[in-house]
Amino acid sequence: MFVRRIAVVGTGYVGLTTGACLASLGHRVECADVDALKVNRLRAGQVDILEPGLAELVAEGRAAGRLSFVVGARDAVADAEVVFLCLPTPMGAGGAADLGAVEAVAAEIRDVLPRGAVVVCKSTVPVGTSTRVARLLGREDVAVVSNPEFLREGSAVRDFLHPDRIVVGSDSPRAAERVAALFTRLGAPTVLMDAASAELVKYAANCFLAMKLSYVNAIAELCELVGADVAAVTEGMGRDRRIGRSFLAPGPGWGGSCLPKDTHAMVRIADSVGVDFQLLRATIETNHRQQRRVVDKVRREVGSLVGARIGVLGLAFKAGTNDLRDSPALAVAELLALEGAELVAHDPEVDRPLPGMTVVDDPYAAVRDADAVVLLTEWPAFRTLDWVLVASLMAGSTVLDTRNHLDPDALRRAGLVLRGLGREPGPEHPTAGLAGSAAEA
Ligand SMILES: NC(=O)C1=CN([C@@H]2O[C@H](COP(=O)(O)OP(=O)(O)OC[C@H]3O[C@@H](n4cnc5c(N)ncnc54)[C@H](O)[C@@H]3O)[C@@H](O)[C@H]2O)C=CC1
Ligand SMILES: O=C(O)[C@H]1O[C@H](OP(=O)(O)OP(=O)(O)OC[C@H]2O[C@@H](n3ccc(=O)[nH]c3=O)[C@H](O)[C@@H]2O)[C@H](O)[C@@H](O)[C@@H]1O
Repeated sequence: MFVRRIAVVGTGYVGLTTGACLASLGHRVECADVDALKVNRLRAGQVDILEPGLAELVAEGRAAGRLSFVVGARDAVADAEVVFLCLPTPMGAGGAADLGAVEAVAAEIRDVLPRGAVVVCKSTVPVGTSTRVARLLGREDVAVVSNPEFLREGSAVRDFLHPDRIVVGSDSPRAAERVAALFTRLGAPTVLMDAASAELVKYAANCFLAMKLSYVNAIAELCELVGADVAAVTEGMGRDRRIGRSFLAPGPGWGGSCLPKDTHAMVRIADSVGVDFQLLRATIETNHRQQRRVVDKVRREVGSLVGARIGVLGLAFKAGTNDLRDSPALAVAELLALEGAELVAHDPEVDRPLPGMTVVDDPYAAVRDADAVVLLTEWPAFRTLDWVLVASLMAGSTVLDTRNHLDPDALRRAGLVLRGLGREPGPEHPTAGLAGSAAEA
């Protein structure tokens, strides 16, 4: 394997993981960030994001002299053969991806890139961005390659080192092969394609995942109405290999730093070529509806939300991360607070104050005097709470488990009423009649 000199610009979830993993594959990697505080912490070996194995890989890379950190992109790229752009592309005006950081860095590095360097866009960017970056660089000798990233937060290192596939797209096949060669040691299936296709793969994949989740959340609603159990339905569906078993767990809506912004950006990409992507717009609307459905369920349990005390278990957008960006838990909490509920929340990985709620560092403090408890993030620790103690602390007796995560027997034994998603009819949905008429038909 060729050892390459690599620069990684942006040391967030994707950049730091990319840098540390490429160093672990033997490359020499310099990571740059505009945030001097972050760089100084990384230089001191401090990794602030919750990613299993990442701090260890960073330490190994630094100790081996293969991984270093610098403030600003120019210094990092001056000596690089390959430059990875791992910059934020947040939701901008009207839902389109904001390419400000990508464009700023392209302008910043164009004069200092070594001859023949390859610039790799790992950020999630709309179709045409590689071409746009190439134009901004204005360097005939520098090729631009799209290499979208598919890692998940909470399992970033494992996903990076054991990917289902690596996608490399460029209109310069030689540059694409140079980038693909960096990952040879991973032994992963590698798909080479043109730049536009690679850019679209990323959005197509994330939007498909979002669609799958909205679909299953809609199925969960149907289950409640017809008296079916969503766990049985998804088990039966998921065993069909064409459907697959993953991404079939209903929840309080999907969120996180990417699915929401990427679905909106894809609607805008379609708009820009005159296509109304109705399926995707419905996917997004179904997600908002799911959040409202959770609020409706809580309201139904307590009568009125005005002045109701609600214990909130979980704030992160999923278990295994301390990332709160676009968390459905926060969206639901905000809707509850808007209706006048008094929220006391606990998340094992969140200890900072948040607007509209009191954040406490103990789950039992969150449920104390609660008229109802709502579980929004599927942290394993919530499964093993002392439910007898919870029941004795609560003012009411209902726990709404929006992840179908808790052990029904444990709650029943404690005298609590457990509500879930897609597994028992609500009082306003009498199903006996429906089952009867179906049987008679
Ligand atoms: N978070 C995730 O799980 C995944 C994210 N992506 C995509 O990767 C890209 C990066 O995402 P994250 O790593 O989550 O973002 P992040 O917000 O965690 O990190 C971005 C980093 O870039 C730095 N930065 C911003 N402007 C800069 C500049 N001008 N020069 C140098 N550094 C600068 C920021 O200080 C920050 O440290 C986005 O396009 C995202 O959609 C793709 C796959 C997974
Ligand atoms: O582009 C990105 O940033 C990444 O976005 C997602 O990864 P991530 O945001 O880490 O989160 P997921 O694990 O996909 O979960 C997204 C949301 O869906 C929810 N979800 C997931 C799975 C499921 O069965 N049910 C469910 O409600 C989660 O709770 C969470 O709110 C994709 O899974 C990654 O492949 C992609 O690289």
